[in-house]
Amino acid sequence: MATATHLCGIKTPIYFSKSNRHSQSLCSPERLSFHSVTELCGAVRVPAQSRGRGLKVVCDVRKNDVLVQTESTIQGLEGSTNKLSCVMKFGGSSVASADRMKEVAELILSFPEENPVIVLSAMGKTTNKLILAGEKAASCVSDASEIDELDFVKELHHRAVDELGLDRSIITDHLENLERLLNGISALKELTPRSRDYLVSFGECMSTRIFAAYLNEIGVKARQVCGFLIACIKLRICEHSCFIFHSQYKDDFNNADILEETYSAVANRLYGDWISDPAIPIVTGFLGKGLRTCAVTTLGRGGSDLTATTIGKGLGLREIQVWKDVDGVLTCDPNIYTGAEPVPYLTFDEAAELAYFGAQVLHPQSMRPAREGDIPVRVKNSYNRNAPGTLITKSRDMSKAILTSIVLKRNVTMLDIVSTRMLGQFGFLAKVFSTFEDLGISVDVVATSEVSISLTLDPSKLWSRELIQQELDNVVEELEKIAKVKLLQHRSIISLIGNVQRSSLILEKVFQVFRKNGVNVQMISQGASKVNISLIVNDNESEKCVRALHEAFFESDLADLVYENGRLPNKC
Ligand SMILES: Nc1ncnc2c1ncn2[C@@H]1O[C@H](COP(=O)(O)OP(=O)(O)O)[C@@H](O)[C@H]1O
Ligand SMILES: N[C@@H](CC(=O)OP(=O)(O)O)C(=O)O
Repeated sequence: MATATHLCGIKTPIYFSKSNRHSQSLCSPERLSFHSVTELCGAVRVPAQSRGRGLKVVCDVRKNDVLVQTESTIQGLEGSTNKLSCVMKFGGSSVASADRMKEVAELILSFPEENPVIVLSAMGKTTNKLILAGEKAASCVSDASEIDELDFVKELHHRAVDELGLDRSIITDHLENLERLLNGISALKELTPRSRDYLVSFGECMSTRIFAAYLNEIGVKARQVCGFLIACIKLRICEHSCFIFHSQYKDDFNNADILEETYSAVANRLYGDWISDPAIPIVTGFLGKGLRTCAVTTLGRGGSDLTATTIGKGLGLREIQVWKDVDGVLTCDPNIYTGAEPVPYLTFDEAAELAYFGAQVLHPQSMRPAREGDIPVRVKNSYNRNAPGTLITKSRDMSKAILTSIVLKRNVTMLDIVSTRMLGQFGFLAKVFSTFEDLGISVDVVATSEVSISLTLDPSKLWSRELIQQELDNVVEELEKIAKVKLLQHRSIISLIGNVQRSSLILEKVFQVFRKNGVNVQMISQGASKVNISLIVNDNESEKCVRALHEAFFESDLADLVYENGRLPNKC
């Protein structure tokens, strides 16, 4: 019998139906019999209701994995007018309480023409509390019942369930398993990245269950969907309602990436469920399944944005909406300057740069699927739904654009590396960068001269991993074999997101502002990105700089030039 392994190398889906009995070639789309496919792929599991219908098989060449779609699913994907239309992601602040959940339900229902996929984060600050609970369990308590954060999480979820008029039993198993897990961590006195991911997954599992139950309670048919498989089995959630967000090849816990095959898995599951039994899917954000370990992984803090854009691309939806607690992407972090204003339009490149360089409002990787699928992303405020928000698209008219937003990334480490000329310049740069590659540390901003290089190190590979002193010592020790190295800590990157074509105007203003405030720029990088100029200053000067820059660019005579005016149409 041939197994799925023999299907490796197939680039296109194979089609097969009950009537066509045998496969001829496996190199192009083929019509095969159901019998042939079960013969070909011993492991393939075909949903009972699909037997006798046309099926589409997608082979995952790396994993010996086979996905099956019914032909009606495919027709649903391609033709139905009643198909899933957009994805709406609601962050923790949008679903922080029962009242918030009621408002979100009302908001969703205010778009009766949409058939949305809903992605939810954990309620409020649940993820932070779970991480703290895990750290306490691993360090200082002998029993989970002593952990205040566990009480907080229980109380928050019980209160929400009670106030929504639901039965507490919908989360009883989860809370019991959570306590058991914390006791396990406490017994081992160890919180590994893997167990940390499993621990935080309880947040999204519970918020989605509660919200789906509430929608059903008010007569809106909804289905909770887990973004991972293994934890669903552990949590005894019906396997039928699960699909897989595969994480990176390496199973990077706390920091997973989306594998290509995720998109078809998402489409397969969500459309399959929708066609066989239409109900609003309520999907756990943030969670994935490790490819090698099959364990629960997370997509990095704020990863529900990435879940939403992945679903958007997987299903080829019309629009991706991310609902937050601010009126869109703002001209700077409102926690630094309360006068920050919404930015009406952004390109994917601008949004990606802004997110990567520290704007908490979007997950750093979240623009990738949207850009690849060319699906507009709208950032909206669930507390102020009439605000137009920010529309992020592939391109926009940049002719009048100067500066769009100012972003701050604090606590950055900078290295000044001067060659001791033991290596020629080619060898020198190569050696410097291979050192970082070997140590798994990514570099953010770079400036070079003939014999020296200044660069900043990303404090976390994405967001989660702090660069610890020992890692920094290793970097310096390695580089000192070929160079003199100066390690400068407590620096900040101020990123000016906008139209780099107008750099002379931008930089003229920036240096005026800095001179007036007595701030010296320690490093500058411009040109590599067409939408970002990065400046390095001391941490303790950085917030003052952002405020002064904001005033100069967005609140002075220049503001008329900077604002590309033209507001968004007030439509969701
Ligand atoms: N440039 C920015 N624009 C908008 N919000 C920002 C910006 N920089 C930082 N923020 C912060 O990001 C928060 C929204 O992101 P996040 O907390 O991840 O939302 P959610 O949890 O709702 O998905 C805002 O409350 C705001 O404090
Ligand atoms: N709950 C996760 C994932 C997430 O996306 O959250 P939010 O949408 O609230 O930023 C976190 O706190 O990181």
